[in-house]
Amino acid sequence: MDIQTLLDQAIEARKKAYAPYSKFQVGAALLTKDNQVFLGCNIENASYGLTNCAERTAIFKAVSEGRKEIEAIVVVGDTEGPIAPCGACRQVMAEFCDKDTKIILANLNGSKAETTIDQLLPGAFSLKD
Ligand SMILES: O=c1ccn([C@H]2C[C@H](O)[C@@H](CO)O2)c(=O)[nH]1
Ligand SMILES: [Zn+2]
Repeated sequence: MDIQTLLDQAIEARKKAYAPYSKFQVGAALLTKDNQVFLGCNIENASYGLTNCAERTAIFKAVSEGRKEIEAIVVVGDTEGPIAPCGACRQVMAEFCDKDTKIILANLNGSKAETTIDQLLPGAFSLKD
């Protein structure tokens, strides 16, 4: 599974976004270490703070199916440059991404940046150490 295939799937998943308030659609595609793909979109709520971002949707879907090991996750939105995940998503990624997990941030115009959780959230909160 290459990154472009995952990006294409994230772009498709983005179309399912439920974003009547912000009108800002985001898609995500997650590849587990055992080669399963889970897709996500943002899901908003009239009580705005209850919104779930696309990347968290994909992560929660994977974890709830017993797949906690993430090989790669792609996030895409209609941003100027590569999309920047919010702080809540960075903290959730920190829970399930290891230092080698590929995090690919993209937009609809071909901008792409590959990063890691250590770069996105240095000094992430953890109970483990
Ligand atoms: O990385 C991001 C950034 C934002 N959003 C969503 C949350 C909200 O529905 C909308 C506007 O912030 O975009 C995501 O899903 N992922
Ligand atoms: Zn978020």
